[in-house]
Amino acid sequence: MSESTCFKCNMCAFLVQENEKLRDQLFELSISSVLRHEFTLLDKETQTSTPNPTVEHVGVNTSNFDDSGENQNLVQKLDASSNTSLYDNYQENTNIQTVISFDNHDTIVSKSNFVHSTESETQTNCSQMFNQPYDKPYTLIAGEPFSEFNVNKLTEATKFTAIGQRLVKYYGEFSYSYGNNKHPPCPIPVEGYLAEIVEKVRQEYPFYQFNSVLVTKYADGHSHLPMHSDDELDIADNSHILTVSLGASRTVNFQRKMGGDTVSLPIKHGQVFVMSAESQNDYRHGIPRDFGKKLRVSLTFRNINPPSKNIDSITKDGPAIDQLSPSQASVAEFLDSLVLGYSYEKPMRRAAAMLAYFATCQTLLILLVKTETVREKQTTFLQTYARMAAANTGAAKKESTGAKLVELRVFKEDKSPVTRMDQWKIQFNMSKCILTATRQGVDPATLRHRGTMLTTHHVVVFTNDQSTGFYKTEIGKIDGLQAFLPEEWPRANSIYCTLPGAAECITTEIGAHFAASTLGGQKKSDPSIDALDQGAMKE
Ligand SMILES: O=C(O)CCC(=O)C(=O)O
Ligand SMILES: [Fe+2]
Repeated sequence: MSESTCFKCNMCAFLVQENEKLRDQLFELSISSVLRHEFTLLDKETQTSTPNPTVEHVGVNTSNFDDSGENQNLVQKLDASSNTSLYDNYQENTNIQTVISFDNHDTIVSKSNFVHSTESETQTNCSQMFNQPYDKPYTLIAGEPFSEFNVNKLTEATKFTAIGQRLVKYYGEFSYSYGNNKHPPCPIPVEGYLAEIVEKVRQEYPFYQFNSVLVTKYADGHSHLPMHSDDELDIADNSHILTVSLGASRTVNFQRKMGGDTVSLPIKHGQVFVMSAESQNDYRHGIPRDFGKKLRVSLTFRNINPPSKNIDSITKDGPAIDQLSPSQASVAEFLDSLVLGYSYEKPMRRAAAMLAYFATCQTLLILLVKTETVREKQTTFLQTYARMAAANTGAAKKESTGAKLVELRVFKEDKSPVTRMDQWKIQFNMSKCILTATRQGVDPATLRHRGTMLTTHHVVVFTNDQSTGFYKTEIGKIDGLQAFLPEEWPRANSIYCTLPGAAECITTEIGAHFAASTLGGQKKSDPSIDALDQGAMKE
């Protein structure tokens, strides 16, 4: 077997781009059927093509690539006669790549964008390929790569629904909601005109991950789209939103949420622009009215999260807390998957979600995010919490029900930047307030924050190996609470701090929420969350 070659090599690039369908199929294919497949290899340097190169073997590489693209260890050669699927024997999330060896040349046909991969890898790849820095509102792709498509032909074949001043049709593996609109899942067509466009997106941008396309019809210049951000929790973190524009040229306006000039992008027939999901935290975009304009259609491709991915794997009774372990990766991972969506990049959502958890779960879930994956948005956070505090005070005045308000202290009232640690302090402080109040005999049902009930009785803390003693100290300040850090707890990695004696109660409670799928389930439908977000949008 020859040395494994870099995925960037010409042959690999060719295989990835031109044999796209095959690449996808490789997941499903058994090893023997891979070997039966016909390949053509093209060496782009010499422009020589080799039809039906001998496939020497199919292998799976479980190693990581280093920066130079060289993989460090050897490919595991698989039994060519095997009828099992290539990845049957590998755990999900293992970094694996399919390797096919042709005539002394190992070609890696699957790379991070279509194999289970780390998020950051995909993010880097995609951003690099689109040349989309995180702090820029958009990237316009060169040329008019989709000019061959006809806007009339597409609209004729599409059944739209009116939303505001425009018409939309959503196709996607999972549902996608924004504002008051919920689009149920609808398979992306595999035949017909739209399918041709989708296929071209796959071919042009093989590294790009998407599982939905929203077709928006702007019948004329009256039809417009108000300024907004595609910052829904449904959209996968670190993903990209790719827009293909067909028909009349229009202007896309981008504006920084924190203020600043509007940047206008004139977008023409056949052109493509890309926005990172991350940029949605900083920017809004919209299509203003443009009288006299004729029909335009945009196709926005997104990577939409599956709904509560692991819900089925959670036992209905709820696992006993002391049965959780990292290797089981069940409950802890499930909670992670819920809460990671409210990373520091989505401060409003996160703040709102915290409140939603108080309200709906009666369980405060504190997720200690990996510090290297979050970026601080100090100013936004400051505003978020200031707004929450203001709302809190306002609610206290207006509240006519006689409900007693527990003060939610906001740190940094001197307007100095809020640090990540401060965020946790705020959270711990909130839980402390609630616990203290309930212990003093305050009826939990009367604890409110802006109309949201704060009936928290339990604290569950999930940590990861980035966690420090800080959390323990802070938890320790909450009377009657115990905390364990990874090194002190035989189960490492997944740590729970509970009110003494309350573990059972927590387990039951979490279990009930799992069973009813209500854990975090209210995060989008709670009007108070939308109100919080609206408040953020107006500034
Ligand atoms: O029509 C466009 O170019 C933009 C569409 C858009 O922003 C959206 O669907 O969220
Ligand atoms: Fe948008």
